[in-house]
Amino acid sequence: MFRQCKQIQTASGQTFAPLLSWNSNHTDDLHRRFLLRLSGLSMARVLSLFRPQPVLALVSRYKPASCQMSMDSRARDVFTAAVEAVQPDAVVRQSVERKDDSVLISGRKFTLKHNLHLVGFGKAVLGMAAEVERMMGDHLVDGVISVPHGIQQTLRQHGKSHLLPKENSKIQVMEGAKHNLPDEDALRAAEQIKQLAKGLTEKDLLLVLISGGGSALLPAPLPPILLQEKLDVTRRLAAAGATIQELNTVRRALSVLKGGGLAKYAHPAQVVALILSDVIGDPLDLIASGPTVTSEVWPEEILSILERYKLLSCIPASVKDVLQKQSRKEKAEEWDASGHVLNVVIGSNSTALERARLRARDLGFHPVVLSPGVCGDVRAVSRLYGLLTRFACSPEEPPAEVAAEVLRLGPDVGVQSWDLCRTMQELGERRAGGSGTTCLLAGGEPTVELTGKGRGGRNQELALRLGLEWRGLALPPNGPVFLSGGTDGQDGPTEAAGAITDAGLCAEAQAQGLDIHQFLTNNDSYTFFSRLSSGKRLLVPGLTCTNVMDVHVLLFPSASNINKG
Ligand SMILES: Nc1ncnc2c1ncn2[C@@H]1O[C@H](COP(=O)(O)OP(=O)(O)OP(=O)(O)O)[C@@H](O)[C@H]1O
Ligand SMILES: O=C(O)[C@H](O)CO
Repeated sequence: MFRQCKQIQTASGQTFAPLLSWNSNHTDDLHRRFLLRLSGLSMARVLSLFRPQPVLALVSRYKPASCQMSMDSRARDVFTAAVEAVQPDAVVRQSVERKDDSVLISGRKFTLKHNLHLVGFGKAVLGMAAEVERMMGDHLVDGVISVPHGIQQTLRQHGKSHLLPKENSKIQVMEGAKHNLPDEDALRAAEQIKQLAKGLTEKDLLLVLISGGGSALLPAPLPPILLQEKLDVTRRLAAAGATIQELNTVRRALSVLKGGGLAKYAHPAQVVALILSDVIGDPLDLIASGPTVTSEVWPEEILSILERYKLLSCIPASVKDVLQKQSRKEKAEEWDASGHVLNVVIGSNSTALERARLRARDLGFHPVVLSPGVCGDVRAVSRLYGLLTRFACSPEEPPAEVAAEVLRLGPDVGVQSWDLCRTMQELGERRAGGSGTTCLLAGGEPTVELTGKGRGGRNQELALRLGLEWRGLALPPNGPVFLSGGTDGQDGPTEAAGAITDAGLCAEAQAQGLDIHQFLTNNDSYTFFSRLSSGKRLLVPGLTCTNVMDVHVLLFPSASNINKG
């Protein structure tokens, strides 16, 4: 706990300057592990404070300076830790181990003999690729990656050049898919990737780097479908509200490289895919539409998805043609991928939540992780968080109907009853026991029903809606606080990643003449938070170069404060 503290505070409120060092190897003696410079105290006093006391007594007597940070800053700090855990270079380092002339990945050893090739597609693969090249040295023969338009310049501008491949890199970086939509540039990159895979032999090892946004960056429509036709189908589906599962099921069926196509081209080479997941539940066949995961196409399933969104009548003849051929089982013969392909998820929303949990604990909170799979409409999610707040912050135990409503909401927000019961119980016990501050963590990707033309994103809208939920509750003045942020640093088409809210939001908005309901009706949450108190509640970390969906941080004040009213 002490390691991250910039200051410590005595029980009487005195604050001391930073800890100078921590050497975790010296576990035998507390006095040797903490070298303190305590302003205003003599060394004799320092020693008298530390020598006679067991560790636990010290920890309870000296509150970390984090307790002095505002709830708002601590929520931001927890979010930053979550994002750091899934930085592209970090996730590669944690999952790939280079040992002399071999590489260990997920317990399997692959021999390196200047036989390593690399391809990648997605918003985070630039940093992943740069790290792979650093680790593998000349064993890397060549590489092609397909990354978002403008990303290299943006990284330079944001001082993140360490995520760029070195000069004279063997990796060819191809930018495309402007506005996250497949285009001719991405098509060319997909063709290069296909050619690289096609030229491999059984002696080769192909590393495939995959992250969110990969579907748009690897378009290769099955002939005779044209890129524009495929784009139209996926665009219409997305606009009609299709889920990522439905969208990518359709994309897989219409693509040469998706649904295991890439792995098939690379056969007989050994394929190892390193995947940074941006889909709830980390389904390998759906992340970036699963180019290394063989999946069967059921034309009936595709047609039923198109029918569900009333798109059957407007699909192009080429798409019908491809689906018909597949139903006549004319697609290329099946092949056995087992043994040739290893798919490894190297980072996900759970990775981010785990780091957030540790950081929250270091900041003095008792962390409770609800789920990494929160989804559904932001209205339902804000209602859920509003109800859970009652378990943590009401002076009295909430009535049974509150728990019943939480459980009813479960299926709408993708959270299991078990997780909801566990969370309600833990929050309730801490409140009843007068325990310290609590940090409830969750992740996932809720959705927003767009009815207006304003600027906003699901995270900002969620924060705004929870602010409204809290308005009617009798909450203690020093909390709770809620942060919702997209780990990619961008919430919808806005400069912010998300926003922070507390129980004072509505009063503050009213005092500044901002009508929350009007902003919500117009899906204008970004404009709202930008205008409110000069944007102080916005979360603007800038480009993060990663993406594992969203992180929600809900901080509850100490239960002893609540009980005292
Ligand atoms: N004005 C708005 N208010 C609220 N939500 C919006 C608004 N405009 C767009 N959105 C939502 O933002 C989402 C798209 O945002 P974003 O670009 O952050 O997507 P994403 O799912 O994180 O994409 P990716 O995973 O590819 O990075 C859509 O779900 C859309 O409904
Ligand atoms: O690229 C995609 O398909 C989405 O980001 C989900 O992985």
